[in-house]
Amino acid sequence: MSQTEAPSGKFAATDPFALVRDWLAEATASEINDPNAIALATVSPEGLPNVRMVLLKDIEDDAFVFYTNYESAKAGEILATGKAAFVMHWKSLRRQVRVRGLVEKEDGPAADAYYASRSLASRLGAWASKQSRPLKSRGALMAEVAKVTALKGPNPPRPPHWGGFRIRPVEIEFWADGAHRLHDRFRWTRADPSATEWEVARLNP
Ligand SMILES: Cc1cc2nc3c(=O)[nH]c(=O)nc-3n(C[C@H](O)[C@H](O)[C@H](O)COP(=O)(O)O)c2cc1C
Ligand code: PXP
Repeated sequence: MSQTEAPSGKFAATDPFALVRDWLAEATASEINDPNAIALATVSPEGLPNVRMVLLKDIEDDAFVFYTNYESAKAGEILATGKAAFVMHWKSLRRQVRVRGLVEKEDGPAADAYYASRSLASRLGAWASKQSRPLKSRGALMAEVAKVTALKGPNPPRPPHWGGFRIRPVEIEFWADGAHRLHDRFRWTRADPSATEWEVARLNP
């Protein structure tokens, strides 16, 4: 049981995923681009953190999904540790959402459907790019694109090295800017990603 007051106003919710969806919808109306951009943090097996932007493509009832190359640096770190965190920051709203959790692959029908929804050029690009590995030249990449275009045709299947990751959170924090740096913060936590009960606490700014 939390020792702090319950969230109200823009923080009011019974379900943190619904609240992320609501805040993202507001940001979609006010951000200049990529309101679904997240800074995704991973950690190497030696404990060295790493962070980069990706696009959040789905907010499910109980998880967050993004898509990438399974042979990339981020994928290597996720597959080694099973963990990730991300932050979304919307300058137009002066708000952020922070998420920490356990990660699993989404390489089934949802990944196939998402891949199929992308432009043909992006689908072929996913075949051509050996993401995160050294590239001899831009020309070599374009030659690879031409090669896979000829090879895969107009309806390429999803590459086995490309798909989704599903982040199943144990912690979601909502933050909104306050006057004089006296921000509002509410942190939702649960014991593990299969727990349905969340504890919510107001935090000091
Ligand atoms: C706004 C933005 C969105 C991006 N979205 C993705 C994405 O959804 N998936 C992806 O693989 N890379 C995305 N990238 C590229 C990544 O930031 C990164 O360069 C790439 O995934 C390689 O990261 P890694 O070497 O740490 O694996 C995005 C970059 C930016 C700036
Ligand atoms: C390399 C890469 N893969 C995937 C994505 C996800 O976005 P989309 O599926 O819309 O191309 C991005 C977005 O920048 C990207 O840069």
